[in-house]
Amino acid sequence: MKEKNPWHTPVTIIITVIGVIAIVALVTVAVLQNRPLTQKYKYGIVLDAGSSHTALYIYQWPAEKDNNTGRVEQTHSCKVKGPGISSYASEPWKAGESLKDCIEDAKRRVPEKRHDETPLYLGATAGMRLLSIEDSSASNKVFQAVEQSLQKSPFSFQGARLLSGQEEGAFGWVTVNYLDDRLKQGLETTGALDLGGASTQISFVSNNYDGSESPKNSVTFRLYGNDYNLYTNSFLCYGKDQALRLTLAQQTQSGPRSILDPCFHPGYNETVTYSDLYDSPCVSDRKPQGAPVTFTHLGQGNSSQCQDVVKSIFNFTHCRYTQCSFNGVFQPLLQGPFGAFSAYYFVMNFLNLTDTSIPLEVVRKRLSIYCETPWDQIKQRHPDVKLKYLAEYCFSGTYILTLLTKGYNFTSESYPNIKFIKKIKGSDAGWTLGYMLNLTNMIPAEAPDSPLLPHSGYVSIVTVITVLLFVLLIFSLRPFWPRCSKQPQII
Ligand SMILES: O=P(O)(O)OP(=O)(O)OP(=O)(O)OC[C@H]1O[C@@H](n2cnc3c(O)ncnc32)[C@H](O)[C@@H]1O
Ligand SMILES: [Ca+2]
Repeated sequence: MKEKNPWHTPVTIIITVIGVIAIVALVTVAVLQNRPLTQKYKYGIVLDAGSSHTALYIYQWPAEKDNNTGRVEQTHSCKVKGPGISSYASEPWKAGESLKDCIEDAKRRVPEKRHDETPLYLGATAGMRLLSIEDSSASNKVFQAVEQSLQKSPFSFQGARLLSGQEEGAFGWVTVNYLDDRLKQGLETTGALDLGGASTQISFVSNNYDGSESPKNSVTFRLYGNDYNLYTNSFLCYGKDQALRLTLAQQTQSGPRSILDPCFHPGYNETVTYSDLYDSPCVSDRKPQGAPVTFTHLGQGNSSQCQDVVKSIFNFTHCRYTQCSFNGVFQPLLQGPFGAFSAYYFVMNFLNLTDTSIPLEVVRKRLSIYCETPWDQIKQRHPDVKLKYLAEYCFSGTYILTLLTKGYNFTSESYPNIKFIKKIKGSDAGWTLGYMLNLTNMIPAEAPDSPLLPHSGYVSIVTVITVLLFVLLIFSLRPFWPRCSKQPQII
């Protein structure tokens, strides 16, 4: 006799089918509902109008989450052809024109449908600071010209402005620590050292600095629920181009027809016009009277004398605070690791000296061997390097070591705390990212509430529960399971 299979009752079949459909639906909904949306990005553009050149940076971040740290990244940069905007003081419209190629480039890089919602900022630094000191009407005209040009772009132009030295230093610090993911995690922060063409910035958090001594050097932030009391200072005229002017001014005070410069290679020989050298507010008040039109700039290649000349542009005589760096500027005790970027990196990278585990004495020795190398040999060795840069690496390297050790008081022990860097996780180190994060309110003061579970955790838990429910369902139908009855034996 054929035994009836209990699974084949209409009730069990219906329950099983409904159960399976429900489980499939549950898993599908859980997966689909929580699937990350296909990445859509928002964009922001910042133009860094530096003293030596202008650069455009494009940043992007996932459209659905604006304020999660570490999510904003640089996708592209464009170097504007020609000099910095402050060099167009006598023909301001050219400053506006000069930006057009990079704006065209940005139009191709940012998806067209995002153009009108993409903020575009221009921040100018020390070159324009100097021009505004020298000729404020010319600096206003340059700003007007760049504004007119940028207003014509399809992006949402938010204005062109002069950053204060304090902002420049503080935003550089924000960039470095944001990219290193140190802010959200409340980790010890990294100091920022920026060496530009016309100014240089130092910014760091020090336990023995609460901002009360020299308040003008203090910037306070509340970021992701943590309070930071940042020390920052910008030295106008101590970027590497203006510092070179300071040393040349030092050597030409008597109005000579030639100078033998220890910071340039033996055999180096260039004619310099006095009026060009002294055409900067950093040195203009020291122009020697009755000097000839030009002088011959000859190289000597003497490292220890070069150190002395460079040292002489720093003033260590007065300090009305508990401690100073130089020129009577307060500086608390150095603390923590430091990231040194811009010209710090360009120069030390060229000189193969970015490895700060090399003892400072060895670094000095290598630099002095380099400085003593004849100019002809240097040119032969580096046929592809821009001559202006090539001629100046000996001076620049000496200036960097002097600024760090004599100026900021780094020692042989603390020198290894410095890292010479260009980029962090693909984004350039510099003030621009910090500036944009601040203006778009992308770093919240308080720590954002994070979801209890990440997406993958959520999907895994739903899947596990579903499988358990399924097993439970199967077991609850146990009374209907086929019995293991013995087959009737056929004898
Ligand atoms: O911050 P400010 O002072 O406004 O100046 P900047 O923004 O124009 O200054 P940069 O950091 O772009 O450059 C600093 C200096 O380094 C120079 N520089 C740029 N690239 C270089 C390279 O590859 N080698 C040597 N020097 C370089 C440049 O001409 C400047 O004198
Ligand atoms: Ca700069």
